[in-house]
Amino acid sequence: MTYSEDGVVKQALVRFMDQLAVGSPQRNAWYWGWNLASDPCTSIWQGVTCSEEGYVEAIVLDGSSLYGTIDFTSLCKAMSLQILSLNRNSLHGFISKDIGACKSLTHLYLSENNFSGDLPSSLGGLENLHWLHVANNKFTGELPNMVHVPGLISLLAENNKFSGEIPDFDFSKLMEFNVSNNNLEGLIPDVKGKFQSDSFSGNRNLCGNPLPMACPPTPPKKDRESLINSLAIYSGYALLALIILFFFAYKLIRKFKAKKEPLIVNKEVTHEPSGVTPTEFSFENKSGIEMKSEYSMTSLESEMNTSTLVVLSSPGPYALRFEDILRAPAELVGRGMHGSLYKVWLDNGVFLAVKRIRDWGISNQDFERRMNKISQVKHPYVMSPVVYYCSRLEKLLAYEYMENGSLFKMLHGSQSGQSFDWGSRLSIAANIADALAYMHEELRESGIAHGNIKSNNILFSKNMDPCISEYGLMVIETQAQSALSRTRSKKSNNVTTHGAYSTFKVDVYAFGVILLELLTGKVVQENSGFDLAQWVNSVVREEWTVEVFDKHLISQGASEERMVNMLQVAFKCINPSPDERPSMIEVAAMTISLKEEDDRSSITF
Ligand SMILES: Nc1ncnc2c1ncn2[C@@H]1O[C@H](COP(=O)(O)OP(=O)(O)OP(=O)(O)O)[C@@H](O)[C@H]1O
Repeated sequence: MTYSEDGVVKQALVRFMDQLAVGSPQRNAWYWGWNLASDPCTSIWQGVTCSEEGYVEAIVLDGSSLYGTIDFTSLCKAMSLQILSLNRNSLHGFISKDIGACKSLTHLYLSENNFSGDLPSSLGGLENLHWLHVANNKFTGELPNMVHVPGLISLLAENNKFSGEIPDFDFSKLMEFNVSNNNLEGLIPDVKGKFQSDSFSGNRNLCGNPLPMACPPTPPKKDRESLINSLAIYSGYALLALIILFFFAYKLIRKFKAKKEPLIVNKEVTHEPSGVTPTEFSFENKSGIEMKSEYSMTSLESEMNTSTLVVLSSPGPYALRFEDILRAPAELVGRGMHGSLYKVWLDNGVFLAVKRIRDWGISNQDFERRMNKISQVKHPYVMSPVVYYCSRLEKLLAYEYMENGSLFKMLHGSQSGQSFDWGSRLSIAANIADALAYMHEELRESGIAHGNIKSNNILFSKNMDPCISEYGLMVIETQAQSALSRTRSKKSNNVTTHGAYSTFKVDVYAFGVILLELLTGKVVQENSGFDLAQWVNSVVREEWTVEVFDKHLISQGASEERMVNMLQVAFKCINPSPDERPSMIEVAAMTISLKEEDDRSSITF
């Protein structure tokens, strides 16, 4: 990652953190790792998350015993900041109008603090804001007018001292709304039947639906007043008629003037299949590069309901609820061939990886059957789904989010496998082979193989143990297509034999390709036409040379003999004929024995 925030932003952020920490037990930014000598994205600035491009995207310091104030002038210098979460602290002071400069903000969480004063009207100019949580503070004045914030889906402002009438929010979009226990008054606007009385209770002078208290009838107007009003109304009509007349005249003149003008389309609106509200925003960063982010799974909830979300196990010591996923901020991590992957951030700090699968031609019953079966088979190196959801239109699956990235990144990322020695590669191969063999045996009867084994689907846990992700996410037809697109080998007849048997053999082939990646350090490029298996085959056939091996392994002095032994296992796996390939149990036995041999030899020397 290259860091691209400049020194001015860094200084501003340190200033912001100093203000936040004033009066706190941990008094200054330095304590939190925020200092000018380090970097917010590559060093550990507590609570800071950056985009891949190196811009500060989120600051999350919930429940951190902070007693100071928020310096929005400094904070908003970080132009890419999308999430500010400071819930459950003891922060005080006003929210300055300078917050209006934090244009990228999508989440503003300030609940359970001691903030006071009015919310500035500049909040209403934060066009990207989705979540505004200011509950349990001492805010006064009117609620902000958010008519120009089209994506607002959650406003929590309960337990404050807000007064005046409730402004006209777009209740058709809001999914969470609570202004209870304030000093609000007047008629509750039409909430489209979406919110109950508990969202409004505790305001003595509020009336109308959904509260049981009806509003008093409007008193009859005095004659004079009504005359003035009628005059105003009629002159209004006259003015309107004039405007319409001018408008048509203008249109007519333009029509004659401009004979033919090209149609310029500058905004493309796409419609996702499942009533997806377009929560995807793109914006330009300082260098003019378009950045995309999708925060929240709101696109899915219109169809979701508690009964269709199945929680298989909870990530952490608490019970996962549907609402947790629904409300959680989410970021689009990538779009694979078979769907999109979102990083979803739960309230308790747990991150989930939620996979949204497109075009999976299996019935809901089959999907549920598969997921339940897979989740019953546990192996320490295979990731179990924690939750799944399926409807007619889409299927979702959540796993624990693995911060340490994938084997693909490890081998081909910025470090390019430099620090990835032979011992670690062999150990990964042995562990993955063992895990895959175990899963094959346990799920053989159900006919569920992995179907899409590749280095992107081998992820590293906190302890850097390799874990297989997305087990069983593809059914036979798609598995066959995947193998075809991956190998592009015309000789490989993986896909001609259908049925569970060939599916398991597709995994063996794919595991062989992973062995080749570990040995060569070369990328398997799905769309480039480069076939790693074919390339290795041809080099070895012609010269039987060390040319195929990763130069990092050679320079680290890895034994050529052992690398060749592993290459032979790989060749067995990628045999063009599925029948000739060993079973995963056999592959695991071979790989583990190579590993044990290697361990023994390193003890001897
Ligand atoms: N649980 C997870 N934790 C962290 N990163 C993950 C997790 N699951 C997948 N990823 C990473 O997210 C990225 C996108 O994953 P995704 O599964 O959508 O695409 P893919 O594996 O490239 O393609 P496919 O659609 O064929 O599975 C990949 O780089 C993958 O390594």
